[in-house]
Amino acid sequence: MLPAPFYYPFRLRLHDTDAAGRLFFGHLFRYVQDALEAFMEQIGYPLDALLRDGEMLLPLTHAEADYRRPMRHGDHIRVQVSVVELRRRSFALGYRFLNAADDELATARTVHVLVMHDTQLGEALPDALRVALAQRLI
Ligand SMILES: CC(C)(COP(=O)(O)OP(=O)(O)OC[C@H]1O[C@@H](n2cnc3c(N)ncnc32)[C@H](O)[C@@H]1OP(=O)(O)O)[C@@H](O)C(=O)NCCC(=O)NCCSC(=O)c1cc(O)c2ccccc2c1O
Repeated sequence: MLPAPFYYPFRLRLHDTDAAGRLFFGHLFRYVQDALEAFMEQIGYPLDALLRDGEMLLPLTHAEADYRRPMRHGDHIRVQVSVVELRRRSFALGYRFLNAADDELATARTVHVLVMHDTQLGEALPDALRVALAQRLI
């Protein structure tokens, strides 16, 4: 059975809004990173441990976003995170920013490549990580 969709809930902070009272476009990626960290922890790969252990890194090679409805200070938002592409050395995550009525406010996509810390060279994703990601592939 497939796991339930993963959601990262947050409340929009004042310091992430612009002069018009909307989420400033660049700050969407703060929440993307927060959702990514929560997602990786959920699938058994907490980024703090990855970085501390220092064996493999998952740098972003691509990030994009679409802004469909404004988000404002105090809004309760949920970010649905899923794996949208799984390749030999890389994977892509998709993010859907939803309000309480399930309206899609924004979407984002990030691509991550596995790089070994020592050599700074890319390698195939380890089997265990691939399996964990595959369970969240849509
Ligand atoms: C990461 C690189 C060293 C990779 O360069 P390399 O030449 O080894 O790899 P390729 O270019 O051949 O690509 C490998 C693989 O990835 C796919 N790919 C690459 N770029 C893209 C792209 N833009 N879009 C889509 N796909 C891409 C490519 O098709 C290949 O696919 P496979 O089929 O083989 O799987 C090098 O690119 C590099 O150093 N780039 C700079 C990275 C960087 O500085 N990023 C910004 C900051 S990193 C960051 O923010 C960050 C966030 C985190 O959440 C982390 C979490 C944990 C650890 C580190 C994190 C982190 O640093």
